[in-house]
Amino acid sequence: MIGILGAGAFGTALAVALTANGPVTLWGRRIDWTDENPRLPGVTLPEGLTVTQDLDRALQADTILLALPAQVLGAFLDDHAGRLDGKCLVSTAKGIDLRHLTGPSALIAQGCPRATVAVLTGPSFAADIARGLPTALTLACADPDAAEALQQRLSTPVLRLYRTTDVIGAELGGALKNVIAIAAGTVIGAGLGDSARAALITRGFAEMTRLAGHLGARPETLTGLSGLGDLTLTCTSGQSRNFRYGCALGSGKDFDSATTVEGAATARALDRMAQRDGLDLPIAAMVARLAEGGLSVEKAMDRLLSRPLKEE
Ligand SMILES: NC(=O)C1=CN([C@@H]2O[C@H](COP(=O)(O)OP(=O)(O)OC[C@H]3O[C@@H](n4cnc5c(N)ncnc54)[C@H](O)[C@@H]3O)[C@@H](O)[C@H]2O)C=CC1
Ligand SMILES: O=C(CO)COP(=O)(O)O
Repeated sequence: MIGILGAGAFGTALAVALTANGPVTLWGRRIDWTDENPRLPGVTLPEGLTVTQDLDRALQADTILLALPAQVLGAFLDDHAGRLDGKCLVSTAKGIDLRHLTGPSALIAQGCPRATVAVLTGPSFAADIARGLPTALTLACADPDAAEALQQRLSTPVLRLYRTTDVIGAELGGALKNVIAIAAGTVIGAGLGDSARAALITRGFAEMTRLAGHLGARPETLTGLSGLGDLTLTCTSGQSRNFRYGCALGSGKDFDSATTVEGAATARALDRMAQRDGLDLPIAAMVARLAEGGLSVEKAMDRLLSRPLKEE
């Protein structure tokens, strides 16, 4: 059995897809729906999928997917790490924890030192996975044997997993692309055009690669599904919440604050990390200021455009 913790859009979508391989138990802290999760409208839950508020029931599984937002994961582990330790724990969170300035894998390893830690990430909208559309993801685990076993266990004919042992690189790609997607959305929302967005994505990718290299990631991981693949998807699709949030910032429109937008907190975490380590991350700094409301879009763009001309 597979247990999935977090009955939001992504946890539910993975539960629907993985039921094709065997029984799945999906845990949510508040399940106030029956046939259809409002975060994933139009998706019928298959037989073989158990949805529960009983955490013990989901923890009967030896493989647990943690489908919680990055800023929620730390507090969840504070409360439940003891019950998770020793299991195979796969995080799907795409963000950097603001409290510890680390990605989900380090948070889990710290709370659950005997667990096998893995990361599932890459270009994939929950709605696409739930509808059974073809999707390719990265499964990262430092233990190559565990990576291979998980790859087999979590792949389906339409959900193809590629494996890597570069956990840091894979999780950084997923976290950082959300920040760049907010910036790309801001550019589009402000009416600056597709050429400006392409420039932003390219310079954003350079920023991602610089930071990931500094933190020990392999360069080829950043050009894979979890990096460039997810960056491309998120910066170009109106399905992305990060991109839509950026569009709202750029156009001055309201945005529903209950929507999960991982890139906003992650930009602040990156800004702190840049100050700590003396790094130059201008796009993350700009997104952090924009999200805090401390900078107008005009000023943000002026700042980016007035940076010194240099070699690419
Ligand atoms: N939605 C998508 O298309 C994709 C999402 N992801 C990632 O998956 C992670 C989860 O995202 P979504 O499921 O989309 O978010 P969501 O906003 O749909 O769901 C988040 C869930 O977390 C639950 N939650 C919040 N605080 C909690 C707490 N303290 N304890 C227990 N549960 C709590 C909420 O009740 C909600 O069910 C994020 O890091 C996201 O970046 C990754 C790939 C695709
Ligand atoms: O990570 C995602 C696609 O790979 C989902 O992106 P959003 O969180 O921006 O909706």
